[in-house]
Amino acid sequence: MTSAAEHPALAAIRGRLVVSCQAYPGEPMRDPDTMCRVARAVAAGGAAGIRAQGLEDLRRIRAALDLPLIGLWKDGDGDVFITPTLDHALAVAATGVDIVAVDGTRRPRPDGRTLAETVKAVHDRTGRLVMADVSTYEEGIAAAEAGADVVGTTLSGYTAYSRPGPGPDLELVAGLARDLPVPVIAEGRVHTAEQAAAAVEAGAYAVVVGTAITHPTTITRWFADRVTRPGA
Ligand SMILES: CC(=O)N[C@H](C=O)[C@@H](O)[C@H](O)[C@H](O)COP(=O)(O)O
Repeated sequence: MTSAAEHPALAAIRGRLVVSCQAYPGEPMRDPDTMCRVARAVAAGGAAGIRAQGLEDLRRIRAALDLPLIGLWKDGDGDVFITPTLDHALAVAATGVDIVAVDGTRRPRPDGRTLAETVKAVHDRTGRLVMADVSTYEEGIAAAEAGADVVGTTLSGYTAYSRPGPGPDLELVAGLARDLPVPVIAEGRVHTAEQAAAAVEAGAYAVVVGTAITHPTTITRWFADRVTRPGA
């Protein structure tokens, strides 16, 4: 593990739960004050860190909570939408987050920069850590080589070439945790406490859970689909 593992924001989430607090465009909870309240609510339940999206959400959450904050900015309708450019990353860093999450795949970025150039510029200009959201083992290896401080399995199942599955990609978590010199965060489709525990068992440095804790529309649909009788 590199020295980044000793960074206080990383040390504070080691072996613990980070909760992603996000609402999507057009949804009733897409509102910075609401997301800030959700973040405070999950903090009260024991979240060791928060992951959130959007500059105003990040500013509000930063002001309200002293927990490690992973920030991103989803923008654009291209393939690369998680903090897609360096300018996005710098804006996220300026909100006061501890860790800037960026697309960590090898797909072309809208500003033409490589991941390595992006990571270096964030480090040099802001001193923040960078989390690379990847979808495959090869991308995880490349992201660590590009200088990412943390690698997340966030995009597994969300690129055209990665394996979609109903649950978390624990095989990817285990492979990257075994081979990377940087912390690996299990993120994506962790829907139960058992799966979260299994991710830690697989070697995850920390586990990020979003939908299953903070997205009531999806959670409701899970229940409604099981309860509603055919033809009802
Ligand atoms: C693919 C993508 O855009 N993932 C996003 C990344 O920030 C979020 O929409 C997810 O909610 C987050 O990764 C947590 O995952 P889950 O909600 O499955 O626990």
